[in-house]
Amino acid sequence: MSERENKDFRPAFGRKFNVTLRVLGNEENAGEGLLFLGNYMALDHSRGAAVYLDALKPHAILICGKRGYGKSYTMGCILEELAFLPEPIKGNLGSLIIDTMGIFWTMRNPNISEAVRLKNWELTPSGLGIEVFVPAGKVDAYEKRNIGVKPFSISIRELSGSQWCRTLRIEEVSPLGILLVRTIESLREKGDPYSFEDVINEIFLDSRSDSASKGAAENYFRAVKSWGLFSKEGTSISELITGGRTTVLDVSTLENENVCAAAVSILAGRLYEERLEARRIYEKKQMGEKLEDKEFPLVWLFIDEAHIFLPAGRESLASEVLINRCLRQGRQPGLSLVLATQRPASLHPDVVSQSDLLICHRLTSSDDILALETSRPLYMQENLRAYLKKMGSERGAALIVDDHSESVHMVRIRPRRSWHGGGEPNALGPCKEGREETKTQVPEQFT
Ligand SMILES: Nc1ncnc2c1ncn2[C@@H]1O[C@H](COP(=O)(O)OP(=O)(O)OP(=O)(O)O)[C@@H](O)[C@H]1O
Repeated sequence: MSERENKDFRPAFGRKFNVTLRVLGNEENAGEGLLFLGNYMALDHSRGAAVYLDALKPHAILICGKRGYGKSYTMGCILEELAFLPEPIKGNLGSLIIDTMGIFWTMRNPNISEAVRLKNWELTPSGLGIEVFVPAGKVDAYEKRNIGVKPFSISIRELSGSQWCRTLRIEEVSPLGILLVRTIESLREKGDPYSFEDVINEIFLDSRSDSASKGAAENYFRAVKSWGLFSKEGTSISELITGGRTTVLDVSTLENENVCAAAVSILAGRLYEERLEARRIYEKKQMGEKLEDKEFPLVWLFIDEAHIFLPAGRESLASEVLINRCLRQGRQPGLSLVLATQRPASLHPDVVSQSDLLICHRLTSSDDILALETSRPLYMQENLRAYLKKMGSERGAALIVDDHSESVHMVRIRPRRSWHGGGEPNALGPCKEGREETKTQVPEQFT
């Protein structure tokens, strides 16, 4: 954490300028590329100085907390701050959120429901110019609801025979599994893209399988086609990620968790490879080579409900890529990962130990607290339970453990500038201005 005079930056609150600038995540940050997270929260819950997160370097951030205490809200704040960064820093960064709940498209709209609170924080409601992608087969359903979206698909050839078996929960050594692996591997060997029709034709050309297996394989691939997620060519990664842009990939229509995990695995793997290549180009340019190649931006990949993709005690289709490439090696190519979960106990333990920043909202389950405490850094002077008790039950309050400065901070996350789509619906009907404020249970004197 770097501490400098805060004169030139956003006031912490109530126009106090004479406090120090706090940047979590990068000791050397001299005051550029700052994401405004909120304010320090003192033990009496009064407001302290502004807290910033560094956006110049890649980070692995874990956001956790029990249901309804601010995980997706905080994710949204970080996405907003990345989108509001000044050029040229913003142009070098591309954000992508894997939206499992279908709640982030609302960020296009300004958060007028919390306008009063925002004013108290000297902020204004503001929507973001986001792009929302949905599985290609579901575009019409969104358009009917007047939600502007773009089609997204993955090329069928991205998945190996064995990955198809795992996605479809088929035993690889069963007659059906053997047929699938043989079919897909034979198509992949040819090297060209192939369609669903090509897969089905290839299945029926197989001379070593019985007709029942062939019929079952055909049915499976017809079902896959109906998900609308796979196509012959697939969406190019540069269409999805561009410097200076926030992209939402809404996968909430995919009912099968394995399919979501397969999609995340392919995307994360491609992002990692693109960044490795961009890093090579960057190094060559640094060494004086004149290259025309456009650099792929530094990526911030956000994943909500991370326990689906990185479960504890078993491997999902995305575990290997997310842990070994993004979490362990993502720093070098410039791939940041922001993961959120309700259940740290259900999350792969490497996520806690490999994250350089932990943002912990209210947690009450012993299992979850224990899961975090097991990887508790030695510099925490008290146990996590004691810190969480001090933090209390305020929504949006968070404990931030920063591995860079080896410090722990109690923070009140700032209100959202863009519309938050993840709150609970209210039986009284759609939100009117002011209701959100009462729901957050923030004592009046601190709003
Ligand atoms: N920083 C904050 N300031 C004010 N209110 C907040 C803040 N964070 C969260 N809230 C309130 O809490 C509600 C729930 O937050 P959020 O939707 O982020 O929950 P969540 O932890 O993601 O829950 P779930 O696990 O069910 O998805 C929000 O709708 C908002 O009203």
